[in-house]
Amino acid sequence: MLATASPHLHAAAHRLSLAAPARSARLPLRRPLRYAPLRLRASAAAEAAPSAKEGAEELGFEEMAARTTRRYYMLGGKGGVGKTSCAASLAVRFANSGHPTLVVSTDPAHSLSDSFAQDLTGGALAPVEGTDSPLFALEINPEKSREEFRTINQKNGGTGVKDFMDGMGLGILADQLGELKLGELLDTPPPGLDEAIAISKVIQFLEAPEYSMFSRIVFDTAPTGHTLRLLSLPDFLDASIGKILKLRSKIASATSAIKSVFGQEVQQQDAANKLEQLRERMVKVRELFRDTESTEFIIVTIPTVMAISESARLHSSLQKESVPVRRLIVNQVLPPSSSDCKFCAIKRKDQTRALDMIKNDPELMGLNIMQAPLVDMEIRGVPALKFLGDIVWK
Ligand SMILES: Nc1ncnc2c1ncn2[C@@H]1O[C@H](COP(=O)(O)OP(=O)(O)OP(=O)(O)O)[C@@H](O)[C@H]1O
Repeated sequence: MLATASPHLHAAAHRLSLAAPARSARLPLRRPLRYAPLRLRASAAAEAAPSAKEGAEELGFEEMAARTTRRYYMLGGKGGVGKTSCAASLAVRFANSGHPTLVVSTDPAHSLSDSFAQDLTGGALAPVEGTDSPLFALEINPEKSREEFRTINQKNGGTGVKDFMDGMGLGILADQLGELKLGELLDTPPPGLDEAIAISKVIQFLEAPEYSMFSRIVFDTAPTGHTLRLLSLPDFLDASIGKILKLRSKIASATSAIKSVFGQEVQQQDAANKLEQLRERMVKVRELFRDTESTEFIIVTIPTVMAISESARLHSSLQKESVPVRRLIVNQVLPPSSSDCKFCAIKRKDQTRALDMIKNDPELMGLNIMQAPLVDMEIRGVPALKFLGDIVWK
């Protein structure tokens, strides 16, 4: 149906699907040719779907690529709106404009491998083939990342900090600890914790010398709910861990005799160190999210009332948390057509109404709005992501 609505894009999509990575695997020598037709397609689609707002130049891609110092871009929004496609296309765009780039998925349901049509799983840096400058991907394994938490928990007796304290005959203090809810946190991590630990893991990685080459880091984050919880989580953990560490030092002298009997001293110190380490990283996560110099959160949405309402709420929460947001991507906008079928005509009307809603929404109207067209194909592989990236990131 969309094929009739967008002959340019359909033709482009057809050629694009022919240029899928599977073919390049068979004919590696032909790989450079993949880029030539894509340039034509990108410009055809760019004509078909002009971007939204005046003044877009000052917040265009040039500004995003300008400085050589490291910058972080976090893409987030409602589930299924195209966060991964937009994040991956931005990463490809950066890598093709000379920035060694790292794209990280902190969404527990990873789709970077699907998006790049390459196996990037395994929780380690994986090179993405087909870009001019180096592009690496990292899918953080939430299970592995949570190991650290589990270890702390197990070292404290396997059933949580509170039980451990109970076991040490420190009932009153155990009650105080119960109030801190840290034991509960360790036993059943709340949603958003995986994301927090994943990002803190990335921060830990980024401090390592082998990561210093990356000048652009793009995060493909989990859907809105997780992101919002993530924002408040560092504060919560910082406070909770801070309190537990203070409490621990208070009881240290009182328990030294018991500890030496049960041989728990070393283990407890270990756990305390890990908690302290985690707390420090959480503080860094919080700082990173709020650093206007180096970080920007980009909201991705689609032109539907539900997605826009959620984007407005997300923007409001991000603002409350002082997270810098300047851009909104409206993905999957129907490209112009002179011959809409009935379905497309209704859909277009709906989308126009939704786009008007953005223009009049007090939360969203101040953002630089960028439109990405709905293409009649699945966006998979570097050539397809380059195609999308050249349209969106102008
Ligand atoms: N502009 C577009 N035109 C056509 N298809 C698109 C477009 N953007 C995204 N898609 C398709 O929509 C699907 C979902 O996209 P994507 O995985 O990027 O969304 P997501 O927001 O990351 O999803 P999740 O919340 O599940 O992580 C994919 O099949 C992708 O190819």
